[in-house]
Amino acid sequence: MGSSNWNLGCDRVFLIMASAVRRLKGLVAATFTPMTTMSDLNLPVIQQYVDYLIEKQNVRNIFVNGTTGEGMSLSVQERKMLAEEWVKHAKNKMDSVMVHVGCLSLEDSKDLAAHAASCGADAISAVSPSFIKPSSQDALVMYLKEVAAAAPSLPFYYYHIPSLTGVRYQVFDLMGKMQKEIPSFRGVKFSDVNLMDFSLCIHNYKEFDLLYGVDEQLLGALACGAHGAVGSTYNYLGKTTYKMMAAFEKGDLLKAQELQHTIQKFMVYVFDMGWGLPEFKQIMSLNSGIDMGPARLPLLSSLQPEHHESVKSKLKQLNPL
Ligand SMILES: CC(=O)N[C@H](C=O)[C@@H](O)[C@H](O)[C@H](O)CO
Ligand SMILES: CC(=O)C(=O)O
Repeated sequence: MGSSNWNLGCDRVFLIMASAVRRLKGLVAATFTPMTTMSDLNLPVIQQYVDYLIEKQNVRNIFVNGTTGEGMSLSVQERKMLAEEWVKHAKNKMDSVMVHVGCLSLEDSKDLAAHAASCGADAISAVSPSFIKPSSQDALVMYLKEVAAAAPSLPFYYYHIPSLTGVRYQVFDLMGKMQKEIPSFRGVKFSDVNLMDFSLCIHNYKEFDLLYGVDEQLLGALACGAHGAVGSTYNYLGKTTYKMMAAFEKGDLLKAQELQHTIQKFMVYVFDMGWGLPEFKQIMSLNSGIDMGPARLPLLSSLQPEHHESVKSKLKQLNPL
């Protein structure tokens, strides 16, 4: 007993020291998973994808196998291959690679967490299971604790996305429990519109990274003190979003608002068309010139060739490459 307590203490000291020098800041692109026309993984384009994010979007952090990456639609084996490939190409080029390891099965999540550590990822993150949902907040934290313990040397981020998981516990109510129970707990990827909950987390848990995940209202989160942001649109609107963040930091609120509204206009166009993830994936192909392929079933895209030019020209206005 004594020795396991000592080990926990040791991990905690190590992590606190590590976090003192390294804090996740700025934009994190939630990567798409490149696929062939047959929906198999297309690993060879990942190197080009990493270079594109750095050179064209100025984005130096990635979140792999998340929602945008269709992580839940991939097999455990595919997720491992992707994690390895992203880490291999991002090492020494990017600041950090966070691998999402959330699954419906705790065993699969632990397996993926241990794998992420062994292949050199910088951090892991997990959503709550969403089909059979946690019985209580404590049960969720117990679950996350086991996932995090499978990769004790990696910072762990809880991924809060109630619109998809249906697990709606306020993060503020979970923070203290995660801090107490999970030695490697480092922060939250917060993909919800509830800015009061977000703000309460920031102000009461200052040592943790609170990364915002609703791209179209990031400015509101910046005003609450967001430390960074993780999202799908930073794949193609990274530069524009950085401009908005710079304006905000300089105190030029009018310019920041204008840039946020410009991004919102694009999102309104996309949402009015009824578009979502499969179309975002095509939008990424159109913008980057790197073929992302189709999304995997059960997703199907409704973006037709006649939309291509209009999407391209809207993006060009927003984020000239
Ligand atoms: C539901 C979903 O995929 N949310 C993403 C992050 O968590 C966001 O990055 C959105 O894709 C983005 O805000 C566009 O709505
Ligand atoms: C958008 C996001 O953060 C994700 O794809 O998981």
